[in-house]
Amino acid sequence: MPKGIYTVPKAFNEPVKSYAPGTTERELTLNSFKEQYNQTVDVPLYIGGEEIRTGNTKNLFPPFDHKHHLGTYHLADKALVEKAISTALEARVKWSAMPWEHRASIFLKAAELIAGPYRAKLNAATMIAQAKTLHQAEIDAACEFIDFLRFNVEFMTQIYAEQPISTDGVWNRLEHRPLEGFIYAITPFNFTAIAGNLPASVALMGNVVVWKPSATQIYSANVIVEIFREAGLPDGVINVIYGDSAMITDTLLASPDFAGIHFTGSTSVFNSMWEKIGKNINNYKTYPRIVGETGGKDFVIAHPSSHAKEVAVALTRGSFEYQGQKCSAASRAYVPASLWGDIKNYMIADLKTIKMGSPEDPTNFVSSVISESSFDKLAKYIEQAKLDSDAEIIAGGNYDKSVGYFIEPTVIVTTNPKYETMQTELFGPVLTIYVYEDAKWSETLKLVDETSAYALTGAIFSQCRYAIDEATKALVNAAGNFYINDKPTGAVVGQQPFGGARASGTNDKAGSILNLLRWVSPRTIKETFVPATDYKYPFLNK
Ligand SMILES: NC(=O)c1ccc[n+]([C@@H]2O[C@H](COP(=O)([O-])OP(=O)(O)OC[C@H]3O[C@@H](n4cnc5c(N)ncnc54)[C@H](O)[C@@H]3O)[C@@H](O)[C@H]2O)c1
Ligand SMILES: N[C@@H](CCC=O)C(=O)O
Repeated sequence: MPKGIYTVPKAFNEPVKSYAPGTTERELTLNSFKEQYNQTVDVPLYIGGEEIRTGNTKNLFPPFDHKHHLGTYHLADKALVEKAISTALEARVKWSAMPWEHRASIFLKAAELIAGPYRAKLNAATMIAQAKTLHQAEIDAACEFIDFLRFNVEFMTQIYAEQPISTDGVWNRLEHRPLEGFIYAITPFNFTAIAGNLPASVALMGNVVVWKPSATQIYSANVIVEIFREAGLPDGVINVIYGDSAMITDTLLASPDFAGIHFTGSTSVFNSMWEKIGKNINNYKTYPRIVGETGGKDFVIAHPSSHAKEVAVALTRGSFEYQGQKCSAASRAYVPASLWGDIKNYMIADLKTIKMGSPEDPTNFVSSVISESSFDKLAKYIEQAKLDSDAEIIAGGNYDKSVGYFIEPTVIVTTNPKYETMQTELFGPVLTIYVYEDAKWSETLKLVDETSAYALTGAIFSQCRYAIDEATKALVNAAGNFYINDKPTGAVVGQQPFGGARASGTNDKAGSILNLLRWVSPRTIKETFVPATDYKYPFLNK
């Protein structure tokens, strides 16, 4: 039994290491890359304390070198998905009753393991599985993941501290219970931090989880599992399954004990799951929490007063870091005619210096996209742009999948502000730019707001305060993360809570108190110290 009202360690953002030549972190990570690259893994399902190898396997390979064999992973059938549910529910009995400080300790320990002994391994696994460069792996798999774990603990205690007032011989209390049932965490390929945070945040709040990572992130997900186990997470709290997404989802959503979904991924997949949940609604014991952070068509708009160099650098970094595969990546831009010449020249000059290749070579700024299907889709849009009279490719436009799924950072300029690639999420290194007449600034803001169904991130560049104010108001619903004079990527946990609305998700802001509130069900307890002994109101006796 707890014997204190504990204060947790103050959360702080994990400093980003430099990885400059000669640094220890660079040497450790590149050594770990080599070591892992030259071994093979055989990734099991984790259900309870069991590592299950079904023999029904698929191969793992790095997307930048798809002929290289990294090992295999095992696929669950329906019976194993059902076993994951029953195992989670069994674990729930003890886990939901575990004092919060022990749950906090487990995830704080996981944060320290990632910050220290597992940093190089997790970063290198992320470089291998998801084709991230050293810097991109560090800001994701190490720093953002550590931040999620540390800040979640602090936010949890803020939730628990939130209590109602008590008066007149009464003590009112609010108990933040875990949800009754299990939570389905379903995670995307592009951030190791998101993959780890989605199951961890709900488990921290006392819930049990069935987690299905993306097939293209399994290699680094397996290191996350290793870390959670090393941190002392009890068996059955987070059960990990791989296999046919539709079958797994249908099986989990059909369970009467399904209590919520913690999803990050594309809008279409989220919508299909929401429909299924709706159809099953009468079967559930409790109304499930539906939390999903989804796609984006993120914008940069430059005002004529902005500095061309700053806009150009924000576009290059915002659009092409991690091959444009951040949900926050700038993929449509609106630049004034008066600045276009300079912005174009700066961008083309910078793009000429960008090197593409294996993430093992630290001089490469970009690597491959995640998969053949993504490559083929992007190549199709690029080819279409080459044919369309209202589009022109001014940089990049080449691609090659003979070794890895490499697509050059590509810039399309269009004369049609509603051109297909101004509206549709491509999720790759393709930026489309529309050049507007300077006098049409206000009309262009309206275009930005109306062109896409999404509302995730957006940025305005301007030296004019009136223009900043006008854009902030005109685009109030166009982005859940709005940047002034900065690129639209790179949100930091605890600093810029992340998430968008419209078709970009439920905007529950991952890594914030708002998100954690979705994973508890409050119970109000009123205790009366001296109960009434007479049914009559006092005046009835007068
Ligand atoms: N808003 C955010 O915070 C955020 C963050 C990261 C990624 N994203 C979005 O995620 C997408 C890219 O990630 P992705 O390619 O991994 O997304 P995805 O939707 O293809 O996959 C996400 C998860 O859903 C699973 N899945 C795929 N098809 C399914 C189906 N039919 N039924 C059930 N599950 C299915 C995948 O296996 C994976 O685990 C982009 O749209 C991006 O914008 C959003
Ligand atoms: N939070 C990240 C994006 C996560 C989605 O892919 C950013 O702000 O760049």
